[in-house]
Amino acid sequence: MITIRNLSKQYKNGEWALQHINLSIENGMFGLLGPNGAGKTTLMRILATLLHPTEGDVLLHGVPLTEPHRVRGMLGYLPQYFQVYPQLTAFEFLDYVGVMKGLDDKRKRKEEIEHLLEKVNLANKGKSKVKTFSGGMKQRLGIAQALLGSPRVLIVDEPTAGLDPEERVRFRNLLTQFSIDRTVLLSTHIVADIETSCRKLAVLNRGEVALTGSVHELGAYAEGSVWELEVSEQEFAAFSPSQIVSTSRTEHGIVCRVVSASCPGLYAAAVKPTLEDGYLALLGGVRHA
Ligand SMILES: Nc1ncnc2c1ncn2[C@@H]1O[C@H](COP(=O)(O)OP(=O)(O)OP(=O)(O)O)[C@@H](O)[C@H]1O
Repeated sequence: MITIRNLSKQYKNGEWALQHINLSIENGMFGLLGPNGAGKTTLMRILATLLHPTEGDVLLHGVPLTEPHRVRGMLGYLPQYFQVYPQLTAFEFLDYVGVMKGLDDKRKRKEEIEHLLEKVNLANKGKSKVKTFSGGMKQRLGIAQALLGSPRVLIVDEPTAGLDPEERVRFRNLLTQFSIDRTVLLSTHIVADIETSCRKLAVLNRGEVALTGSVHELGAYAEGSVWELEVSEQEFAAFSPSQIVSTSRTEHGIVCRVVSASCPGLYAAAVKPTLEDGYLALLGGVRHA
């Protein structure tokens, strides 16, 4: 359980990256969704005790950030730009992280590393140098290092950016498995990452919580505001790009899916919103009257 109360962060250049964030994050997987620059990494770094908040406080299972050693003892963190020493093998790297985490019993550490390598589908890669790994394999190694020591809270910052679709699905499934008995906070700007794996989410925009609730509630935000219609190329050019969710070409023109508070054309048909529609409507300030 993570409790965030009235959290704000101002950087030295005067920029407020977070303003008055209040969130209660329970066990299971929680999605933190937001566009670039929304403040996700700033929030994650604060929770990981790498950055001090300007105002407000946070409790991880009742422990405040002002006790960083206790917080770190229950926390696993996969940063956005995860770096690994390329010359180390996967096992050597995890062994090094394990020592850093204070896992002093060599035999138990070896057992845990072997178990984790198996969990993240790298069991046959323990002796391979990390420099030979693909992006997806590195991310899976990253989640293994975060899970060393069995932390109760796992914080994962944009882990699927740059992965191909197959690896992305695989990585999501892994996180879902790991969220069964712990709190997993997943930050992403990819709506599909949240859709299948998280029951609860928050949308962060310009440093503020724009919405918190269930995946269903985010989709429902666009109820009555999503339309499909076929238009000519000239009519298409009149739409604001931020309104258009998707397009497909036909013999006569372009079929568009549009998020708009009012009906965008005579032949537009209202359609059921997806999670992505809800997200775009929320960020675009669109709401059906
Ligand atoms: N060290 C810093 N000094 C000043 N401003 C910063 C610093 N780090 C981030 N910011 C600003 O704070 C805001 C939030 O940035 P942050 O990286 O937390 O967002 P984000 O949601 O993680 O975005 P992205 O997905 O692009 O990583 C942005 O406007 C960014 O420019």
